[in-house]
Amino acid sequence: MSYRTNKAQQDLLNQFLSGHGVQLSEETLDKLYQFADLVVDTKEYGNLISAKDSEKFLSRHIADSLVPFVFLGKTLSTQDDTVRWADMGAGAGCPVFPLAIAMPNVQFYAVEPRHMRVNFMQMVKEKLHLDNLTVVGKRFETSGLTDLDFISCRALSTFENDWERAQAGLKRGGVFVTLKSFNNIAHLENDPKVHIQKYELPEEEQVYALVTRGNNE
Ligand SMILES: C[S@@+](CC[C@H](N)C(=O)[O-])C[C@H]1O[C@@H](n2cnc3c(N)ncnc32)[C@H](O)[C@@H]1O
Repeated sequence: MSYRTNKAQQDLLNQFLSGHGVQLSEETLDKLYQFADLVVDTKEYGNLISAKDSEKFLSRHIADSLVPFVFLGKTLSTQDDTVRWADMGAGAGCPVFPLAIAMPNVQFYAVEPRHMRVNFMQMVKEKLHLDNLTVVGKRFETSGLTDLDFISCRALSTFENDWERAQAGLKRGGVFVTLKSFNNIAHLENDPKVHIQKYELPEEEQVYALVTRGNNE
């Protein structure tokens, strides 16, 4: 069933957003539903998602992808089109496509070395007319991206490895943002350099964490 008509999944996503005080326009929601359909239904770029995850793509993957927007969006000047944000290991586009859809004034880079995934994301970018997103078909370390305001990643490596990889690309005062299962970052709870915001996703039992660390060097 298309996510454009899957009311149960739409309701779970919208309840999650409104529970955090966020309301998206119909146009933005429709683009998110179209993105979900493209990930779930497109077969010619290899296996982009498991069958189990494809049934709850809005309530799990789109909701999770929007967490940085939900928690940081208000502090971001979304009117300022000089803000640059790279996502390392973008895969099939989470979280960077939902973020680019929700924050059209921020310039996003989806960084991913695997060709099939790069081609898929390029196709989606064109189909959804996402002029604020550039697909970069490289490893982050060789992407040449520097002086970024934000660098994010989801399901890439450990916090420590992710931070090390990101730090070189951040400008001074830039922020590293990552989405983790809380269990995997519980050891960071007393680290003063790291900020942790716990959250839950609809119909999921785990506790998740948005982890941020500013670059002061
Ligand atoms: C498990 S997938 C996660 C994809 C997506 N972020 C998600 O949450 O669904 C990790 C991705 O990181 C990519 N990757 C691995 N090392 C990388 C690097 N050094 N720079 C950029 N991407 C990398 C892999 O090719 C893979 O597509």
